[in-house]
Amino acid sequence: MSDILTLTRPDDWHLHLRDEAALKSVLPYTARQFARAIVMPNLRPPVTTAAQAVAYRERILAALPEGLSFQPLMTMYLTDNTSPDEIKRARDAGVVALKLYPAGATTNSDAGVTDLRKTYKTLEAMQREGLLFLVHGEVTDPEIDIFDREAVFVDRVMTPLRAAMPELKVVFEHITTKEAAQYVTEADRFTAATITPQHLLYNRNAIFTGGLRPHYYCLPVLKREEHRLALLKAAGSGSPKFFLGTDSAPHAAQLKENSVCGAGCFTAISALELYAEAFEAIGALDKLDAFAGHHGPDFYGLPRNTGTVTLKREPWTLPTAVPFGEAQLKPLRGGETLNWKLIA
Ligand SMILES: NC(=O)N[C@@H](CC(=O)O)C(=O)O
Ligand SMILES: [Zn+2]
Ligand SMILES: [Zn+2]
Repeated sequence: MSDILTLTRPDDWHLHLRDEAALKSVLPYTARQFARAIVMPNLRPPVTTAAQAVAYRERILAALPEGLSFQPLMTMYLTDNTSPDEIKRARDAGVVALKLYPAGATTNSDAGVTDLRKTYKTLEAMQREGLLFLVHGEVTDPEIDIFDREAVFVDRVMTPLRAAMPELKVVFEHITTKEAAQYVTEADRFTAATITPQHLLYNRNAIFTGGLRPHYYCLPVLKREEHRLALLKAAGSGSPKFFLGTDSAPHAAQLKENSVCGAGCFTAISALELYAEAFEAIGALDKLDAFAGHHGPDFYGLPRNTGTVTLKREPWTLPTAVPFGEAQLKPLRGGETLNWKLIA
């Protein structure tokens, strides 16, 4: 068993960077691990126009510490009113994708889409202009049990969407169930999925171990063990349809440890280490390089990065908290020991 793991410099295909002081606090962690990241647009207010995406990209680059190189790949938040003309402006501005937040599904999704059929003209424009469609794949119907919302989304939304827009590149973001993994495995080459480290490492028991653990609460919520095993199998299969997307989603500790806890796990500080642990557990460390560094750019039609990063088998303890603007941020697994360490 090797103690050194050298990977193609990877990218994070699903990331929340927030804005202002919070952005300044979290960006260096990602820039240390990843060359590029798909930056989610769920700010308050959301990034809904090409002009806002360009302005946000400039704020991100201005927040980047000297000596770190990092390229933010910008997305826009799809609303019922996003026009086909805005898609042309987005393409010209270098925006790579639009994001579907079903209204009310997750953090800052109030302005999200109420009925996907209202956006079909815009989705057609995206298909024409070569922009990708990234979906938070959960229905918001309150009748549907929270643990079933992703599986129901596959039938109610994904299947009709794929039939209506067959050549639109769709990324099923942060998949959490065997149903989603199976759907993507069987889909054609226009469909792919990201998988987070927490959904590879934990099942829903983690939220309730010895008490309620808010730092393990994210959306879509952790599922049963059989789903975790299906995700591990998909990630470790070598299939080019599955790639790395941390969904690192920082929330101030006082808002996580609150009567109403915001959804999101902060993993940017140890993302590659967590993925290495998950892949090693199923004997698939040899598949991590392509999952983290090849499948994402290939699907997006972007060049793979040159250069490498190195992980070493060396125990280290994650800090329990790090600064987050004026507040504090508690990483997933804070205070615990990890066996892999990013050294260069
Ligand atoms: N994943 C999460 O639990 N939260 C994300 C939103 C999202 O990706 O759904 C956030 O912005 O905090
Ligand atoms: Zn989401
Ligand atoms: Zn997310």
